[in-house]
Amino acid sequence: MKKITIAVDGFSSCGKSTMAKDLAREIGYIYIDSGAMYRATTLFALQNNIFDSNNEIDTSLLKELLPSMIISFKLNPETKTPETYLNNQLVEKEIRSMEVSQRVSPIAAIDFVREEMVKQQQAMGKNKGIVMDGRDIGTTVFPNAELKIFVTATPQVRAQRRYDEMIAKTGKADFNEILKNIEERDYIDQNRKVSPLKQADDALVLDNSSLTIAEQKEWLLQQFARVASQS
Ligand SMILES: Nc1ncnc2c1ncn2[C@@H]1O[C@H](COP(=O)(O)OP(=O)(O)OP(=O)(O)O)[C@@H](O)[C@H]1O
Ligand SMILES: Nc1ccn([C@@H]2O[C@H](COP(=O)(O)O)[C@@H](O)[C@H]2O)c(=O)n1
Repeated sequence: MKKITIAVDGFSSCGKSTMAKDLAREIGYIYIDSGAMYRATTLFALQNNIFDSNNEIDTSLLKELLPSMIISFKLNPETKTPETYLNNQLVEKEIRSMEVSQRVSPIAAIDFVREEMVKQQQAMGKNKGIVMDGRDIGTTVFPNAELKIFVTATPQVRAQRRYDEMIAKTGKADFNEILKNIEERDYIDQNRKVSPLKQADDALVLDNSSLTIAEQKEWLLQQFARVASQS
């Protein structure tokens, strides 16, 4: 069967990477979490004092330093999932912190940052056989993807899922802080000038507010089987 390109876009914390990762593992495709690249860029900006005390971004300094930033993914042999490296350091945990989550969307709104990320993402997908999740994959990165999914769920459901995850991982989380962060990121992502988050005209919409992880996985596998058999 010919390999295809699969774009999974949607709102923050709605389960995009869970679905995309599960599908890629099942069908033997590469999985790329494009959000991890914007998160790693934000961590790089924090490490290089690019935010001032008011969280204003020194864009000239970021532009100057960007060529020294290398983001890569390596497969964890135990979990069989890709992990994010920033300049050869494993940063998977650091990029998921609240400190990064609260600063990532303004970084992702910068034109030269997006230009560089999109270039790298397109290179990763040039041979197809890839599932990539993010905000602009079906609209900008792979506008010709054979299968495009746009995932959504209510903000309360999304915040509850993230809250449950953080409680399970660290034993502490603040539901209201998580909900506020999700709503703020959605707003910035939908209203930025460059490649705003929006549904591609040819995307299939999935509201997974009341679906289980197993149900959404099954739905996505069915969509893949249908599209791949026609390609
Ligand atoms: N259908 C579902 N029902 C319950 N929990 C879910 C479902 N789908 C995903 N989750 C859980 O919700 C949380 C967020 O999922 P995930 O990280 O996949 O979202 P995302 O859209 O990729 O988020 P982000 O935008 O931050 O990258 C995770 O804890 C995941 O296990
Ligand atoms: N294609 C993308 C992916 C992500 N972003 C921005 O990064 C933030 C973090 O992404 P997560 O998927 O880990 O939530 C997200 O809020 C966006 O601001 C993007 O712009 N484009």
